[in-house]
Amino acid sequence: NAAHDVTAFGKGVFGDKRKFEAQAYEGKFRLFDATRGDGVVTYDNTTGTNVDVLSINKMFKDGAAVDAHVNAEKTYDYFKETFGRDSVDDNGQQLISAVHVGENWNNASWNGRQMSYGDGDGERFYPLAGGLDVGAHEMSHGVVQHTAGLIYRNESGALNESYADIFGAMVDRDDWLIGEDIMADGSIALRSLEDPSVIVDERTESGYSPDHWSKRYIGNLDNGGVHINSSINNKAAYLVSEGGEHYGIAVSGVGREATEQIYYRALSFYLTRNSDFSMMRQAAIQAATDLYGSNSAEVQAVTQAYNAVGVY
Ligand SMILES: Cc1cccc(C(=O)O)c1OC(=O)C1CC1
Ligand SMILES: [Zn+2]
Repeated sequence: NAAHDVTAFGKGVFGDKRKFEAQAYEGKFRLFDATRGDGVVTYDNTTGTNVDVLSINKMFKDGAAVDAHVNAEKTYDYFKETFGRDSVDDNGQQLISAVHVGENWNNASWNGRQMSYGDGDGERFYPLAGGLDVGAHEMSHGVVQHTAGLIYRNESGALNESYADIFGAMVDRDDWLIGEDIMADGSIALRSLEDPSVIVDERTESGYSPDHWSKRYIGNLDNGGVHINSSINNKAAYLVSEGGEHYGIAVSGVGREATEQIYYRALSFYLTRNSDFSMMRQAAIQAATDLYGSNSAEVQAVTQAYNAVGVY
């Protein structure tokens, strides 16, 4: 008997009820959502199967798998509804997620083909699939790969990371924090777009996340600081959306809707593999000009935001 689509249920990592699309298949249920693109599929890396052997009557028991699946569905929907983009490649590419990767792995990743989530060690992270912004961050690496293809090193790599954080914050839309749901060590988040300097990234000797180009990390850690200097562009994007005063420069924000359109257009039309922060500034100004006109509040916000973080 062929598989058929069902709406299924389950509890996430933190016990919250989730609803999602799955399939009934040979008397069992599998995490395959055939309603989005060429499919959204989530599997348990320890068993290699997307069949939740414990699932009975469409109830799934694996919290990390449930959350990873829902994260992918929500992020697919975000790119489709906000930009008309059909998955990471704009051609319906299947969204594959693996959970329970590694042993208490304190990581999540996009490896060019799929998302992978560790369970965390319970000291630094809880299971990373539990964060919607985590899944959105990982899938956004796939979108970056299929658009500008920003090389994952130094400034282009920091932009790659920043785009993953910006879209992560736009999908998980109730704040400007990244990873706030999965921190086990008491910190408020892994990164903050609103005020990067409140989060210390232990990967750096600098001991803080820079919020101005003059404070950028220069060194070999973290592929030349891709998770560190991303905060400079993150702060700029936050200022474009929410506004504020930063190092004495005032920015009038234009809101999340205009901001996401400006950054998506800059990424998909203007940025390329080696783009640096200065080219990011120019690409965002050009995208805002295309969308809203050269004398628009949006162009003004972008210009002032990059002035405020010292990128010219
Ligand atoms: C936790 C982690 C470690 C190393 C790389 C990444 C990475 O995906 O760049 C990573 O995941 C994140 O940053 C997501 C947003 C929380
Ligand atoms: Zn990343």
